[in-house]
Amino acid sequence: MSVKLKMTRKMTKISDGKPIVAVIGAGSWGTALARLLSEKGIETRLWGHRHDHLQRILAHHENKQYLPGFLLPKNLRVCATIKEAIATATVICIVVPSHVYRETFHKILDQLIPGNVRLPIFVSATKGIENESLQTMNQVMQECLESRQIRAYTAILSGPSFAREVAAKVPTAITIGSTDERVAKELQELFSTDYFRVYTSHDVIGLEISAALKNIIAIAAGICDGLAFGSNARAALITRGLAEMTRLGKALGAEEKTFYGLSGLGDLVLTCTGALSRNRHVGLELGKGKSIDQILKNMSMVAEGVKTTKSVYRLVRRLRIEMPILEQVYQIIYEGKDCATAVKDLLDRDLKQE
Ligand SMILES: NC(=O)C1=CN([C@@H]2O[C@H](COP(=O)(O)OP(=O)(O)OC[C@H]3O[C@@H](n4cnc5c(N)ncnc54)[C@H](O)[C@@H]3O)[C@@H](O)[C@H]2O)C=CC1
Ligand SMILES: O=C(CO)COP(=O)(O)O
Repeated sequence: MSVKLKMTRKMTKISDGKPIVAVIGAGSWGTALARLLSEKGIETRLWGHRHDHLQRILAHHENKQYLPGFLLPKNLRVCATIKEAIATATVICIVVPSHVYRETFHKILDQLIPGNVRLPIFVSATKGIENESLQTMNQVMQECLESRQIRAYTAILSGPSFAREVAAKVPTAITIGSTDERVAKELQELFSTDYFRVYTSHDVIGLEISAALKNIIAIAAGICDGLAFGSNARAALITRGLAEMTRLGKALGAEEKTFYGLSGLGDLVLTCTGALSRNRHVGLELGKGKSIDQILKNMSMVAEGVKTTKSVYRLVRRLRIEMPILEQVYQIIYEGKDCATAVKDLLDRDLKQE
């Protein structure tokens, strides 16, 4: 049951008191972020949707399914309910796959206490575009908040950051985006460590569109590698992929420079070349001739680019934007097109100016 709340946002300053963070989503990224925060000494709770999975995390002090090999600090509280996780939280970081984001966010809002003096800041670390609404996660949050007449700050975290590498504490740079500069700065402080460098940005839509679209180009790059095309093809895909990402981003109100930043070029290079990318893995297997159903059946982790391809295909039709790589990835995944034919069709297009 949803509670109708009429709350005006009090000017929360998370640095006023001790921050308390609820991480909603116990996959690889949620677990890595919760581990980073709790190791920093910040009171952190981690919620996941499967009880048996949480029980195993508690028993082993490790998320063996999604982040194996990294012990979790004793001060990280693993919570069985969203209610327990978000109680008194000053920041709620949502890290569930995009197709369950809206329902999860509603569950969080259901648990907010009416008249709460302090509303938490909601941070999305999810990369994707919803199939039904074609909205980004920040847009989903805004719509859900508005439907309940709640005014709260939202932010998004995006950039080249494989969970395993963050857990291994190798140098990583990432961006926190919020239209409110003060919120961005407070979250920058909250997440930064000596190996995790956080930049700020006000271009929330640019960060979200680049983060979602790089997953599609990573699938394309994987296909190229699966077809054993080599370095020339990969470099061309990354460059022309960035051009497509920027074209759609600008049409949706994003700033061009965001696409040359960490969330754009940075994450694009990471996922198009990194062996840890699940989206690239999907492409690799497609390129080797496996069907999308076979590939997804063998994966327990999420490859957001698969669903986002469908959303972007519909967006592009609606906005009449040219995105040839996206079109081919869509046809391969959703229409069963052969990868080699898709590459041929890409190369056979009219010649044009760069
Ligand atoms: N893994 C990574 O390196 C990074 C992931 N991301 C993004 O973070 C988001 C989450 O991905 P990962 O943590 O990698 O996931 P994952 O693939 O490691 O695990 C999937 C997670 O989704 C949860 N889940 C599935 N159905 C659910 C439901 N109905 N309700 C609630 N939770 C549900 C699973 O329990 C599990 O925690 C994605 O949008 C991804 O693109 C962003 C940056 C880095
Ligand atoms: O977004 C990511 C790293 O920044 C993770 O990419 P994959 O989802 O392709 O593994």
